[in-house]
Amino acid sequence: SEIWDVCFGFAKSHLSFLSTYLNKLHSSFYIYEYDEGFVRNDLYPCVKWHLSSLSSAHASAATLFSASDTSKIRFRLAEDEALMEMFDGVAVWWQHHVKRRQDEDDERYFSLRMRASHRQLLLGRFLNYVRAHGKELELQNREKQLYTSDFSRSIPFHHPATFDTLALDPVQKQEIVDDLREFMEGEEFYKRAGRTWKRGYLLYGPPGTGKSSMIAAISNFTGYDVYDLELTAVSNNNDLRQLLMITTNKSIIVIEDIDCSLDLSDRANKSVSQSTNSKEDIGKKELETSHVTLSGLLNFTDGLWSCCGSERIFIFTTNHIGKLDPALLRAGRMDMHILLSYCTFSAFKLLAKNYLEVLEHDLFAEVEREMEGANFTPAAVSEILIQHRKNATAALENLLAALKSAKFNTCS
Ligand SMILES: Nc1ncnc2c1ncn2[C@@H]1O[C@H](COP(=O)(O)OP(=O)(O)OP(=O)(O)O)[C@@H](O)[C@H]1O
Repeated sequence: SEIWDVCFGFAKSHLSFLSTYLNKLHSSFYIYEYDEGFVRNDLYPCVKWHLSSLSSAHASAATLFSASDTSKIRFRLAEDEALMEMFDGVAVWWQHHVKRRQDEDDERYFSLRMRASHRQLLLGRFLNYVRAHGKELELQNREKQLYTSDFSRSIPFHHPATFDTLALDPVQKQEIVDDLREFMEGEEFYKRAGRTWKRGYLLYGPPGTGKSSMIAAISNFTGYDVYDLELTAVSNNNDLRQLLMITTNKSIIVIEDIDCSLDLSDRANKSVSQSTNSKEDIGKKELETSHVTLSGLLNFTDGLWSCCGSERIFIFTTNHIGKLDPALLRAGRMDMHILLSYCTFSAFKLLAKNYLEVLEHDLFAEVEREMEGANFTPAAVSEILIQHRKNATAALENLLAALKSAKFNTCS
């Protein structure tokens, strides 16, 4: 048995020497989903998409899934599964790792292994290729997501509103579309000007004028995910910063009804009336448990931390612009203030086209006259049109009656 032990020890030391030697011949790289455990790594989704295109052909184990809204079946490299890829005649090996952790989300990463002698030749060029390829696939395939409150969960976002369905003044609509396009194509500009690649929109106007629909239209236009931030559920400025860090690039961060969500003046606001249940009062009541301050919010959008990602759009909405602190309205804070107001005749024509498939009608001239000064929201107009969508004349007659009665009530 002594001889056996000697032989075994000898083989073991040689095997370990061999494995160290082989390891030295190879270089390994790791691409974690989160860097340092909390900053999202942009390369990770690129690799995931890139590998999904290879998994279908080369992986011996892949997971398959199909989202409810699409007929496409997609592939993912299965856990612990490896595959080899050839790039410029040189082999590289990928592997997908998942580490289970107690009471925490799983840790996911990819390893990339190649011969050490190919490292210089491959690394920059290959990873640039993987990134570009992954991004392209992601844009073609990914669904926009809607993240709610603490951003830890998301659902596919399929809101049907687009700039074609939004009833807005055509000039105003064009301005917004041009601004978004310029922003999306502005990477070079923002770099040259030394500015963070982000844009802020303040949507204001009465309820039912299309603020939420506009957010959906912006998401559909840009293809960005939407993070719907419920400020009253965030306990302090520090948590707000943490949330900012988990948002992805190419995202829209929305705070609706900002005037109801926090004490915008940074002054203690404890005198909350208990007698009514209006949206504002509910917001103020919840505020008592939140320690997010106006300066915390401004830091979130403008401060040093706001540059930890890029290509992000901040959207705040309010029904009462007059209640906002001037610090929020100052030039450079929200880049564009967009007023969404009562229905105009041109906005009505778009609704008539979309709801009734009518471009012209004998009653249009009267609708135009009655709409003037009636303070009717697009939501109220669309409600009537949808009720009578099978009969355009009935829809317009009902609309006219409602407009006249609204005017009468305003005058009396
Ligand atoms: N400008 C608009 N163009 C087309 N549809 C509109 C427009 N405004 C409102 N609507 C219709 O009215 C409904 C309600 O509108 P929306 O929720 O976007 O308004 P809002 O301004 O966000 O209201 P609130 O301030 O109460 O949240 C929408 O689902 C949409 O069908």
